[in-house]
Amino acid sequence: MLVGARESFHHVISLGMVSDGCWALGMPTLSSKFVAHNGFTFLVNRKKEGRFRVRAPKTHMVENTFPVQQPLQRDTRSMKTRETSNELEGSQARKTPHSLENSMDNVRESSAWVASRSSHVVVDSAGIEKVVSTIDTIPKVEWDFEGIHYFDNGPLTVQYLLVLDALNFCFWPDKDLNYDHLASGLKAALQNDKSAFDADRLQKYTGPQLRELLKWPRPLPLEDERVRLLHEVGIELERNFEGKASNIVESCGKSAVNLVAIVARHFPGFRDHSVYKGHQVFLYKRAQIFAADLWGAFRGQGYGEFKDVGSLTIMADYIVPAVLRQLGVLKYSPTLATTIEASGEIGAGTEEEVELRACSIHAVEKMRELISVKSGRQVLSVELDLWLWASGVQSASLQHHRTLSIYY
Ligand SMILES: Nc1nc2c(c(CN[C@H]3C=C[C@H](O)[C@@H]3O)cn2[C@@H]2O[C@H](COP(=O)(O)O)[C@@H](O)[C@H]2O)c(=O)[nH]1
Repeated sequence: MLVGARESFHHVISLGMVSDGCWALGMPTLSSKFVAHNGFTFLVNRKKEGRFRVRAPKTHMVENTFPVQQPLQRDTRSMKTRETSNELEGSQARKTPHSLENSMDNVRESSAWVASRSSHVVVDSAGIEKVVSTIDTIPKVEWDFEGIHYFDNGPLTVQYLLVLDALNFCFWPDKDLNYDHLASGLKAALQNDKSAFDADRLQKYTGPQLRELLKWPRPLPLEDERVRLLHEVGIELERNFEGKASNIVESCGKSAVNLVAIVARHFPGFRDHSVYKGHQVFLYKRAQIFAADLWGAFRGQGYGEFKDVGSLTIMADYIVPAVLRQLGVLKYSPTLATTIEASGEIGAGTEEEVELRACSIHAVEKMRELISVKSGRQVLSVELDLWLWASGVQSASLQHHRTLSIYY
């Protein structure tokens, strides 16, 4: 049973009872407990007189939002209890390359771990063989093939992409809404008013104002969450990055791996983790897509130059698993297939949901390996991702899984 809470995955502020030999920091006490109040989850530890407000999206199980990494790093800073996610402030935070863990190794390893134990979703090696042998060359899809993104080759584009990817999740509950509305709506808003995404403005948007910005006539899906995440971006940009998303990128040393880790460290809303069979699984869809979008938009130059872009995995959303299934790369259990085909909802953090996402990541890593073995060509997962995603959104018959989630 897991009852841990972490404000930052580098800084454990409190941790509860953990099984399977997971290391616990500060003794888990029987007096620690989660209390739901007002849509937030509080970890209350009477013995330490700590009362930590934990931001938990209303739509997520606590375990899904505050997983525990195994093994936890002992870090003296983690002994401090803080309400906020960051230890370092201002330029100190930016200049510090930190001992950032390899966020992408975590994604690959934990996805493989899930795939080796999954029961609802299976990665089919024969299906991978077939796809790799039938597709001569993976079609190269142009980033912004839709022509919907803002681009001015400068820092404002970085600001735009961070805001875009902070909101890049869960469009399906409104059958008329999709990603294109978000990308083009934010683009038009920025063209109209260059200060629309200034850090102080981001902290103040309300739901109706966000709708108005996007010219969307009714409440957005998970609108409160979207507003909360916008505020979080504005607050943290102002506090640690002089209000500029471009400073985040400048602090990552041209490493996409570092960028993902920095974004996840500073912005809790990007911390896309889950717990599966007692094991922490890292997916980082929106943090990774921020890096991939920079790389695509700036064509690997300037703010988009990452020496390790090959470390990124695919972005585990709700389109790519469905495409992989159509291709015969993923197989679903009859129960899962029936739920998806009946448009039934799948809970965030359930085994089914984690398997869908982690098996997709693992399957594409396997495809990539096989392409390399068969043809000697090194294909990037971000390229495979864009190809799969673009073909998915153009397929009218695609049935995807439905999970209310802020992560994708
Ligand atoms: N794996 C992956 N997932 C992606 C994207 C993108 C857009 N990437 C842009 C970057 C350059 C291109 O030109 C694209 O425009 C959105 N999504 C996800 O899709 C879902 C929305 O679907 P629908 O409801 O049908 O609009 C939702 O989960 C959203 O988060 C991607 O690239 N890869």
